[in-house]
Amino acid sequence: MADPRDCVLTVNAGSSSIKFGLFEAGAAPAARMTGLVERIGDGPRIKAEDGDGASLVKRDLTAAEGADHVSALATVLALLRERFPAARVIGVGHRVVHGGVAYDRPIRVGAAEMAELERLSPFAPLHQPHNLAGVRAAAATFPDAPQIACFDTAFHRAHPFVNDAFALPREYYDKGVRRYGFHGLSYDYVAGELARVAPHLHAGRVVVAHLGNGASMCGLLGGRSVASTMGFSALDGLPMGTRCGQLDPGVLLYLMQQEGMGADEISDLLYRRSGLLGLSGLSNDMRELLAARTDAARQAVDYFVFRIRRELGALAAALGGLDALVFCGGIGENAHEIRARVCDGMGWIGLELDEGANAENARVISAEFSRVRVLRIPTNEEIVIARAAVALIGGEARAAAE
Ligand SMILES: Nc1ncnc2c1ncn2[C@@H]1O[C@H](COP(=O)(O)OP(=O)(O)O)[C@@H](O)[C@H]1O
Ligand SMILES: CC(=O)OP(=O)(O)O
Ligand SMILES: [Mg+2]
Repeated sequence: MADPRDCVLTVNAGSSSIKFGLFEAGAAPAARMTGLVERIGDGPRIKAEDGDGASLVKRDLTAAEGADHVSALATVLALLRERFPAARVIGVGHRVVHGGVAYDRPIRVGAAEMAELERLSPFAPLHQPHNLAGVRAAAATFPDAPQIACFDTAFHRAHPFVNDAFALPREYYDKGVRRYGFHGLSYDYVAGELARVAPHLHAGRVVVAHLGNGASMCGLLGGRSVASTMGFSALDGLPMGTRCGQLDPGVLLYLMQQEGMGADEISDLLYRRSGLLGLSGLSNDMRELLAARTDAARQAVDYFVFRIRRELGALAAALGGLDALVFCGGIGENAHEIRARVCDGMGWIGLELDEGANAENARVISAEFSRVRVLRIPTNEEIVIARAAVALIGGEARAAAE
């Protein structure tokens, strides 16, 4: 029987933010707190809610409290001690975007694993170093707790060769130049929810659209990833807040040869200045774009919707048909106008939206007579991390007792 004071902390560290969660480490981990430290190093702020969604804290931090990832985590620890004085952090679970070829499940991170994950940083330069900074900061803050890495890539590792390879000489595949796919923790959660609420759909052909600031789509057969719009990097596929999405590699050659751009400049262009922001010249925030009246903002949204529709057709073809479409992520969960536009005129694939249910953000938003079911399932990467951490710690404890 687990001690009710035992908790796991989840950490999802980005370049300037840390999303965190505190979960009871029981058989079905329950959230006691979820929150976010944002603008680390530049006007830091913290907000957190309890398990019922009631606000626990929402305030600006001092420069010292949010100077870097270590001080931000120390601030989280102070909040935790203040609000949950009896809680004992028995493990820290991390979202780590890249697990490479080898890691197809969560692992406990020791020195050897850390070195291996650092070796993968060049594959995900705008995510992996921050994720690992989170692991280091948590190890310094909670020296007695195991650090557990949960990978965005792991969910896709079993996908078939044709979705794993690029048509480059074989040596690059062997070096790890592959289509990894990301957002796996989110897809794992959605697949689990589908199995719970609609097992017949989980068993079938499903496309999940994770539409957040980062965005991708995944084709699932029987709950397993078969194909994803993201590939080698978190740049491919759909256009995102500031990332370009699918791009003809000839454009890269042009930028280098004709515009004289170097790798850092191109990286900045593709990761930070493109996507919705680049096309609109206004914002990476979908809310602002939907409210804006400029032609460029409209075109940015048109492009986003067009690419989702195109990928929906492509993924349905890869799956041999479609039984369900699921929307998640900040845009997928909240922007009914985007969902309506994605589904508009999709009768040819057997998909008809219920406009009223869609406008109300219902769970099932397809019309009764629609052959393809359309669902809105709010994602929860944190609970996937918490469950994995609890399972791994429990497994280690059982193995030690034997
Ligand atoms: N009510 C809403 N209507 C339209 N877009 C929304 C709404 N709420 C959030 N969004 C959009 O969701 C995106 C952020 O998604 P989110 O999944 O929170 O991002 P992250 O990848 O940073 O976790 C932003 O583009 C934001 O504008
Ligand atoms: C992998 C990825 O794109 O993550 P995020 O959506 O958090 O940027
Ligand atoms: Mg995200």
